[in-house]
Amino acid sequence: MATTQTSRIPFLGFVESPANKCWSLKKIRQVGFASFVGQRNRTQSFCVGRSYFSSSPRRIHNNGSGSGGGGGGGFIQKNCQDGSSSSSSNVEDDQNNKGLLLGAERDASGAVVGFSLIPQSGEEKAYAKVPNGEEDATADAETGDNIYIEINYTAIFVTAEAAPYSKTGGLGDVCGSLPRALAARGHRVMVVSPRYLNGGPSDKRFANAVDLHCPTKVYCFGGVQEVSFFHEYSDGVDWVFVDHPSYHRPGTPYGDVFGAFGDNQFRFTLLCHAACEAPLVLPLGGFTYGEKCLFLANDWHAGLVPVLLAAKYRPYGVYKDARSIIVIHNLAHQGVEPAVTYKNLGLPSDWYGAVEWVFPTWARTHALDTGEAVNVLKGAIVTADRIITVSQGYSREITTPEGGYGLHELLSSRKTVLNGITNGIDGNDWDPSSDVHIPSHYTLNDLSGKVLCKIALQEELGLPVRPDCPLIGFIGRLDFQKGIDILLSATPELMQDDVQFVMLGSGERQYEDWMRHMESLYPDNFRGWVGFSVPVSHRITAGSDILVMPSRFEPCGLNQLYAMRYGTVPVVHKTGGLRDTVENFNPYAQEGRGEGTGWTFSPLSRENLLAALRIAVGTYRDHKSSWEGLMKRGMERDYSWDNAAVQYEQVFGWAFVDPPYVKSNQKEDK
Ligand SMILES: Nc1ncnc2c1ncn2[C@@H]1O[C@H](COP(=O)(O)OP(=O)(O)O[C@H]2O[C@H](CO)[C@@H](O)[C@H](O)[C@H]2O)[C@@H](O)[C@H]1O
Repeated sequence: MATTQTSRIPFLGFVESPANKCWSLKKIRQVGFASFVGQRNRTQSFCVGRSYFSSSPRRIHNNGSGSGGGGGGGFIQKNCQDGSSSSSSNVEDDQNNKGLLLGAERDASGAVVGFSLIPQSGEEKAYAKVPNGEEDATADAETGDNIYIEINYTAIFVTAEAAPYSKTGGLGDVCGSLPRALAARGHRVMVVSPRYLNGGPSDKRFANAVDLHCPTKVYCFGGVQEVSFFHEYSDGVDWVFVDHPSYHRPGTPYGDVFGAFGDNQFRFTLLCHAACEAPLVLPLGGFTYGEKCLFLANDWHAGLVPVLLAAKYRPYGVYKDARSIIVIHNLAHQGVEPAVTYKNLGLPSDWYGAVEWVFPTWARTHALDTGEAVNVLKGAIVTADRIITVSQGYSREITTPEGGYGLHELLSSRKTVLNGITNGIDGNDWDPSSDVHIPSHYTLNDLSGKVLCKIALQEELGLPVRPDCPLIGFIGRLDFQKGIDILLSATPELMQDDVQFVMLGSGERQYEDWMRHMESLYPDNFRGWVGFSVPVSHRITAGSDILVMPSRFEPCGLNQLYAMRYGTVPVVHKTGGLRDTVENFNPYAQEGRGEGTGWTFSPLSRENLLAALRIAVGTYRDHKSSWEGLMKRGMERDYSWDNAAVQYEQVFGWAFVDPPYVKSNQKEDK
């Protein structure tokens, strides 16, 4: 709903009075960052990307819903001369603009120090003053209500995958959902990722993305490379797809049946260069995102972005006010290539040190191996303004030799800018009361549909239909990280019990073959679904009683969150995000009513996994009310993205408080 138009005026803040849920405008005086630092504790966020201290009016337009606003926001749309927007727009309502005038505010010397919106008639009460930098500004002088200052960011996600356009795992989920959650909170958000075409049905996911006819040249790999950009605006987000022939081939985003693509360094270097250009050259909604933005580089594929900002743009005055955050979803993959490939990255020659990496002697492959390499993720950790990992537990683990994959010392040295924020889950996609992929729906108050999902799953997979038999599920990549070797060693013994075990996964060939072998050995108890299928993953999540996750390490883990939402009880190795999100069952707590949402075990071993699963199975069989309590407590947990988005906003604010990364010799030069 369009309600209020504002002009493009810096230093305006929009303030919500939560008590009466009535939006009102309050004046924020012109201040430097320092004043806002003082407000950190009492504001939802306090920094902006696109125009410092200009507040996007989108929140106001939508009366808090944040659902509108095409790439560029309402006021941008209105000022667009060429009307070239492909975004939906907030149509301005002139009627609602009449009440506001702009008033300059001057200090004793007469210098303008701020602006305020002045009501034209009789509404002074709605525009109470917010004195800057004073702690008591949290309370409205008139009503005593708390004041929240809404300041919006211009955020650019750079990622190798974003659901629903591309997804091979959790990275796709997060980069599909978090941008939407931030856009819904009023931020201007762009996601830049490749336009993968593999000749299969998944190509149609890009069908609505239109060519922006903005061919752009970037320099890397010894020459000029040309990319083009496709764009779709949906759910408040500008989805920008980088197009290049190297993204058009059969397979997944990273490889095919023969393994990882040999030119991945090229493909993702290109992505990073293109992503750095996108905010400068793409007129989304009529206006570019501009230089004062915040880049969120996800994992190593996007890790060159902070390095490029620091090495290629900032020294020349571009992106001087931008900030970057490296979001680590998985430290095990760092984009390491031989040192001679440095020249491919399109970085100035004197920046080698940023990505320089020397393997320890024990990790070298032969006597003449000097261990020299380039490490893109390391470069990102060095040059990014902030670092986020996807859970607090993991943010601690990566600073230890056990969890740091060789980067623990570097990460420890950057602890002051390192934060862990637990992922959320998409409550629309993953909701047992409305999930389009499952045969019956159910809720916290009526669980009857869950057993129907279980029966349907047993039928679908050709297992004996036995609603009373405990059904254990596993969903995930079949690799070392997921503890698949431990699962493999425990399965024959688990099959001696009266349980059913269903696995969905793809990955290493040996594990896929093993799943087929297990199926032939235990036809009544085991089913392995080799491949990647989102609908099947939903049906296993809904139809299982227990979800097992013996991950060796798990930065956050999404499947345990989905499982809890679906009343499926997780049994997990106590590590990283699994430790943070699954609360161990205690039947004696709460005067015998119990507490906890699943079982955690540690250390990771076949014996401990089996013991935890047996306790879970025993509880399922013999303690029905305890089981129902476990299911319900899991379903009640709030892992919505909105929670996580608020924490991201906080870190965005901190990113802008500090000056951006500048290489030390440049500091000295000045
Ligand atoms: N065969 C299959 N068919 C269908 N769907 C499948 C599938 N295999 C996996 N999935 C889906 O892919 C996602 C996997 O997410 P995870 O968070 O568990 O792991 P992943 O290791 O990919 O992500 C990394 O990034 C995420 C996001 O930050 C972190 O949570 C995680 O710890 C980190 O390892 C889930 O949505 C799951 O349902």
